[in-house]
Amino acid sequence: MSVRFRLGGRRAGEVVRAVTDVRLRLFPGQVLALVGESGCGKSVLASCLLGLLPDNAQVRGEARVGGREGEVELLSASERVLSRHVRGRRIGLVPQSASTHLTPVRTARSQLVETVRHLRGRGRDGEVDELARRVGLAPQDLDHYPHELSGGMAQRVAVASALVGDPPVVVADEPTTGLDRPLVERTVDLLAELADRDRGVLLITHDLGAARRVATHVAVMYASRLVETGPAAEVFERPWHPYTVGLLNALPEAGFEPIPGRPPALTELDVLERKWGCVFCQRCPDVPGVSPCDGNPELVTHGDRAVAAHPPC
Ligand SMILES: Nc1ncnc2c1ncn2[C@@H]1O[C@H](COP(=O)(O)OP(=O)(O)OP(=O)(O)O)[C@@H](O)[C@H]1O
Ligand code: NI
Repeated sequence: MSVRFRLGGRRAGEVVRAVTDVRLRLFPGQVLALVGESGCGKSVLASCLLGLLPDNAQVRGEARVGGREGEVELLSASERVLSRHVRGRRIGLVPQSASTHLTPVRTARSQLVETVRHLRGRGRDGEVDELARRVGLAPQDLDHYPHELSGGMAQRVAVASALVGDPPVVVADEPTTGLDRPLVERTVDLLAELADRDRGVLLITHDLGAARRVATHVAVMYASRLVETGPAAEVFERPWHPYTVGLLNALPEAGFEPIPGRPPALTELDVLERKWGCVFCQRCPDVPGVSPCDGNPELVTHGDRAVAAHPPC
């Protein structure tokens, strides 16, 4: 799929290329970690799947979600289909900055109870308390209003809310922001448990440590495109793309070595691609064991892995 935004006001005429030719597959039992620097298009991709993009978005491509009741093509689905059959039922979303998605004037409990009612009719007694415990909240935490919850607590309410309908796919957009390490681990372990029960999890995260802990597969995104995908163990062990190498070197245990420079503006990608092919080129370090850039921004498949611009050695 591809997503572009038309800008307005003083920037009228400019186009943001937020997602370009992204091709992904997520199977039951997988935790697919989507990683990449801030602003590369991860959340836009997630919102696009659920039909939650604003009006200035132009979407191209297709996204199919399977299930017992047949397949739904998400990008052409009507709002009615998305709200009745997709959101919460086929795909549970843990939105980024979860606290802004809660209604300020109602307690977390009443919002969860309503989600249960909406998705499943009456629900069982004590079900909401059970959900709270699963995500590491005390049942009485649910009796607070959103402004009384910390960011991390609101985040966990959002995770609980995404679990209500027991959807076959869960998209979790930065579900661990604002949590300390034990809660990060608890949250991602909960996502891994869903995968163990044959759900598919798309985990969007900056936290490569968390991704490493639970991901079965990884997709690395740079400037709106995927640059590398494959089984997590292999990609983390022997990355092929210098950007993946850079992200891994920026981990604390690898010495906090950040990638020099900044990603290009998403309004200029077409110009840069025409000029260079690969838009990572200007930041590309010489990495031993990584092939030189061939300038082709498209992913090329090699077995169950794929890489752009830098074919495996
Ligand atoms: N409605 C919009 N109009 C114009 N540009 C937008 C719109 N929504 C998002 N963008 C742009 O799309 C790009 C991708 O944003 P996105 O939120 O997907 O990044 P991200 O990878 O999720 O970053 P982060 O890790 O910080 O959450 C950004 O450059 C953002 O400014
Ligand atoms: Ni985001």
